[in-house]
Amino acid sequence: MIMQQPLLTVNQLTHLYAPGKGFRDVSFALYPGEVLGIVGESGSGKTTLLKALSARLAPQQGEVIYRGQDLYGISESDRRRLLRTEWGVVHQYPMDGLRPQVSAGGNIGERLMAIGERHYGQIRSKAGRWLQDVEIPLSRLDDLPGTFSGGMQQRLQIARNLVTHPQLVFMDEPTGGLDVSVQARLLDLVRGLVRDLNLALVIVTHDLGVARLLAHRLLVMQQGEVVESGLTDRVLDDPHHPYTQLLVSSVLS
Ligand SMILES: Nc1ncnc2c1ncn2[C@@H]1O[C@H](COP(=O)(O)OP(=O)(O)OP(=O)(O)O)[C@@H](O)[C@H]1O
Repeated sequence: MIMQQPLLTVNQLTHLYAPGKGFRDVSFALYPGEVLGIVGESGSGKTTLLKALSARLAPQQGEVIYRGQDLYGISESDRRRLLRTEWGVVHQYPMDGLRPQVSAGGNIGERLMAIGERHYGQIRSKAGRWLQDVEIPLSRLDDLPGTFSGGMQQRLQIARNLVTHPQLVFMDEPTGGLDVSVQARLLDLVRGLVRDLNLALVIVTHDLGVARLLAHRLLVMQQGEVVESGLTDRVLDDPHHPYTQLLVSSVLS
């Protein structure tokens, strides 16, 4: 049997703005195709941790190893290249991850150009296919993202990130600002893409329903510390830590 190597190995990672603000001593391994959910209430450090994992915030201590390389040991330009090519980052507010002055097709096509595609016709037709894959009509290919609804913008941001078939995607509350019915469709879409593209995904959410639907494993954070981790069903159905028990019971009540 061939043992798979982890895609990402995180060792004792710490970044604290002040005591209890940020995160400390986080360790885990993420394997190809695996979805890790980071849950916890507002202010528990989820977004700060996601930034450090995704090459956007140098940690004060510890290391993030991606395919054998120390993420913060490589050059800034190599980290930026990773973010444009092998990785994707989906922000909570879609316009944070889109270029407002560039058409929908251009937003998707730009990522293809970052991995070396040069043929305009092929880039345009691939962008069009992705637009339709995320349920945006092809007729909107030349429109600016600012003319889209919040749900469409989020789907466009996902298309922009996934068109290059990244190995690893980070999502921060991707359904946060959306209506419940729009959320459900978006979650279905993400679940399908994760499965079809065999994506490894780290997703931050305060919504345990989202975590249940998408994540194989969970980290539960409280005031910057991981207080519990394990398989999603085990953590949510049989929470061991009092804080997890409180989170789960507050959803049920
Ligand atoms: N740049 C910063 N400088 C100082 N403190 C910060 C900074 N960014 C975040 N914090 C603080 O660190 C703590 C953790 O913030 P973080 O955004 O990571 O939490 P979160 O779990 O993602 O919360 P939310 O769900 O509300 O986004 C908070 O107390 C926040 O006020």
